[in-house]
Amino acid sequence: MISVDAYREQVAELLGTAPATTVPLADAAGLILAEDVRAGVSLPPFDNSAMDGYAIRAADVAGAGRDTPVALPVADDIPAGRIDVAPLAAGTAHRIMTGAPLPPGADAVVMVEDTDRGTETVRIFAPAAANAHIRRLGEDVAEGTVALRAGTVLGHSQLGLAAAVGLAELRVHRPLRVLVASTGSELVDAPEPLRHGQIYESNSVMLAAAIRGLGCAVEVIRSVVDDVDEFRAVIEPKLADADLLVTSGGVSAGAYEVVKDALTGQGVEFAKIAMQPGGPQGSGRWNGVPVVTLPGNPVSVLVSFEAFLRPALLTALGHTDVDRRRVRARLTESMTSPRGRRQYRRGVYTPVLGEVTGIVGPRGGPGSHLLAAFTQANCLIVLPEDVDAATEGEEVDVLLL
Ligand SMILES: Nc1nc2c(c(=O)[nH]1)N[C@H]1C(S)=C(S)[C@@H](COP(=O)(O)OP(=O)(O)OC[C@H]3O[C@@H](n4cnc5c(N)ncnc54)[C@H](O)[C@@H]3O)O[C@H]1N2
Ligand code: MOO
Repeated sequence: MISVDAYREQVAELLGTAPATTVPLADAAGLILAEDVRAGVSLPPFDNSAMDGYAIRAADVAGAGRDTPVALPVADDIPAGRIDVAPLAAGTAHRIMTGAPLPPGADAVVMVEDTDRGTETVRIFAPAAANAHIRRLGEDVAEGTVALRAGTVLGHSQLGLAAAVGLAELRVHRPLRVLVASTGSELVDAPEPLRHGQIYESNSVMLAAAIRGLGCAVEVIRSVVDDVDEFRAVIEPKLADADLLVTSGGVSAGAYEVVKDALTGQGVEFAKIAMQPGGPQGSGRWNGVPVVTLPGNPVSVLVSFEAFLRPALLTALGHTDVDRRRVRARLTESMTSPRGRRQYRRGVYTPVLGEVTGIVGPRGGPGSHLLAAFTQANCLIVLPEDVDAATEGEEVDVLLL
């Protein structure tokens, strides 16, 4: 048996890191920056007003008050966007709007609320501290410095900053194209009616949603029957356009293990991983394309996704933080675990106010067919390989989903 940690490493190495590509900002949301971004301009790019008001010299309004207004001639009017700003002469004011360039010679802005709003002459009712309501060149970002680091997840604020420093495109890790295929002759796609012995296909729906959720493009092939020739005929032609093939089902010890039968000797190795659920696994390359074959039980699929696929895909997409948040929590009921395997049980974690730990209890049993319980869980309880029981009140590791 291969350890969970060794297999996780193996799958991550198989996927590697996606190459860089250039995309317009509009297509970059959720992708990962492949290179540092240096600011081509400072932010703000020039000294400007933070308020609608009047650009003045602070010394000219030093004695201003409600009952002792200072009157200044309004020598110019500066809306935002004006590019030909004349200097401010001593003893004058320029009417100025928020975001408009500060005239040379001005060292403060008086808010319009502290004036009589005059357009020929303005009466100012309050003094101004030097630098009042002025946003200085470069106080947010200095030209030539790194505005965004490689590895940054491009959310809306990061894309806003890229736009603000004048970029139209970014170098990102190329989103991966993942081919998801589910196998099993018992599988039926809704709304076909079920006959006894058949079940509705659900793994490809889960995998597609989970993988898309990481920022990959997914193509799904649903319900491939348990026939090696059919499996090859349906999937092989699609490999050329995929960075990864993920299958479910057909990998354990029975007589009709279509994935195992089709891919053994083709570059894919099948092994048992020391975990429960998700024990039977396969991975390797088929026609040079990375392949990860998951067992068919739905909860095994979800746990395998958490244990191997999610971290490997996130790494491949360029993320540096690929782990779920791990916390310690006290068990609300006793649990058993198969010795020699790491058990991942679905659980409900509740933080306890004022404590670094919280409490956690299992939701549903260990069976890998119990999908409904997974939907009610918010965490996985991890019982390590050297443990066969954990008692109520004991602290355990919890992965928050
Ligand atoms: N003799 C042994 N039998 C089994 C072993 C073993 O070690 N020795 N391992 C068990 C474990 S653990 C698992 S997990 C499963 C894995 O089997 P397969 O990967 O071959 O999966 P299937 O047999 O095709 O399916 C298992 C189960 O899941 C259902 N299934 C499959 N695909 C889907 C789908 N797309 N949507 C919904 N449900 C699906 C399928 O009907 C089966 O009930 O093997 C154990 N057996
Ligand atoms: O290892 Mo299997 O994935 O328990 O049902």
